[in-house]
Amino acid sequence: MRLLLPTTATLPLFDVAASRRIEARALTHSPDLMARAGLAVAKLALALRRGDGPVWIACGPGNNGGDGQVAAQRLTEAAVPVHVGHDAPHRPSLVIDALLGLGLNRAPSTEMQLSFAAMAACGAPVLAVDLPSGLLADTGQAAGGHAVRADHTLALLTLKPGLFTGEGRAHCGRLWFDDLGIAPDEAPSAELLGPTPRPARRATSHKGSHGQVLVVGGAPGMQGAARLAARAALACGAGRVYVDLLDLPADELADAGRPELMRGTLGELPQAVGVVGCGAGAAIADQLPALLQQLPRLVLDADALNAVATHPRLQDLLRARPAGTTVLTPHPLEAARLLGRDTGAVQADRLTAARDLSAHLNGCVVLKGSGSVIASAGARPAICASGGPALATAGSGDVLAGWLGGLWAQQPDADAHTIACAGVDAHGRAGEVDGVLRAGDLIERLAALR
Ligand SMILES: NC(=O)C1=CN([C@@H]2O[C@H](COP(=O)(O)OP(=O)(O)OC[C@H]3O[C@@H](n4cnc5c(N)ncnc54)[C@H](O)[C@@H]3O)[C@@H](O)[C@H]2O)[C@@H](O)CC1
Repeated sequence: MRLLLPTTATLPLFDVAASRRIEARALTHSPDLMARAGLAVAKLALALRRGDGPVWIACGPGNNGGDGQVAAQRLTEAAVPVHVGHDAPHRPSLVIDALLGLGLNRAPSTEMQLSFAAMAACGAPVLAVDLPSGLLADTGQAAGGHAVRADHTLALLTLKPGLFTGEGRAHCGRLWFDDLGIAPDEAPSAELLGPTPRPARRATSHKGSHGQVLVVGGAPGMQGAARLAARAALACGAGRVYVDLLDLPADELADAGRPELMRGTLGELPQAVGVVGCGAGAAIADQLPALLQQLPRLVLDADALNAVATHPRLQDLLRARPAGTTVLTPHPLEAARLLGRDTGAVQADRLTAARDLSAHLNGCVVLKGSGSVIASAGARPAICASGGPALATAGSGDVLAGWLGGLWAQQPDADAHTIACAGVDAHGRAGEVDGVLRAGDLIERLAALR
């Protein structure tokens, strides 16, 4: 058993169907899985318990409840008082939520919701077995809007996507994992991103070795967005970073606070990585046809995505680009516009939405939000577990787009999916601070990552 986050390596994720298959095969040679699971729960409970009160174990009708029953036996053997039932005992030292796990198939009943409320109100830390009850393992959504908010979750046998995306992070608390001694024997459904080292810099390299980025955006009043993207690309290590602001007098500096940044245009920089759309407004629609047809690698963000959503011709041009050459970084509302769905439908199943959008537009899609999803045709989808609410701040998306451009400039042979996975995870890690992070400070934190 181990604490899972932050991850030190990329880890396999298995959806409900895959977890069931793995479990069924494992049971043929290891019939004592529930005994192992219950023991792991009891061990963690001993470590998490606060005070001498009883451990309240709420057990449901299935094997999740079975895990809870085994944990109750083990704790009793260890002379720990336990209370098994759906109502809270007096002053519990810990709650073990073993009501519903992988078998959740409908919204929790009113009776179950009362147990959820009692867990929240009793004052003891809550340890969820496998999944917080009510959380859908494949999507990270609370069934019917009701799920336990745990302080700790011990995932068993496999890691499920819903622990990490959608509402998962908000419901799981600190995540622990015990594989019960079983090595998964099939390909993962998705993967959880681990850290990727920054591109190496040869001792003999010069700025021409590290590529060019062209940031196109920054309509009047929104030039800060394009400048943040450009600063991020520069901090990432791109050799030369140019900005083409949509409405800036010819003699004005690209960015008075960053003299390293230069003005440039598509005509002058046909091999640059394009970072397009940050603060661009509707005017970017006129520039996009040439950018889509000419730049070999493109990161499309914000208003570029909105333009694509409203102009079918831009969608056709996007689809015509070679595979692996475009990253799209929509937040859920932008993804919803691109898919012609509402935001709720996107959030209800973020993995599927990202995959659908990737297939629809022939690009690598980074669906932003808690547990960003990265999806590309022919690649296993990835979920980013790094990051947190400090990133919910103006400009953090511009910084991500610029950072992706900076990474790609330095790794011209990498495909869009590889760049997106590396950049999204780094962005998340840099954003793991208490409170709020200003986008400018986020760039400094990214630059300091190894
Ligand atoms: N079978 C095994 O060997 C192992 C099972 N494990 C545990 O078993 C769990 C999966 O067990 P199950 O497949 O029995 O599934 P669950 O224990 O999650 O529950 C399934 C039962 O709950 C009912 N149910 C579903 N949604 C409900 C709702 N909203 N309100 C009320 N009842 C609802 C179902 O009708 C079914 O009776 C895992 O999450 C894990 O905790 C682990 O111990 C690993 C090993």
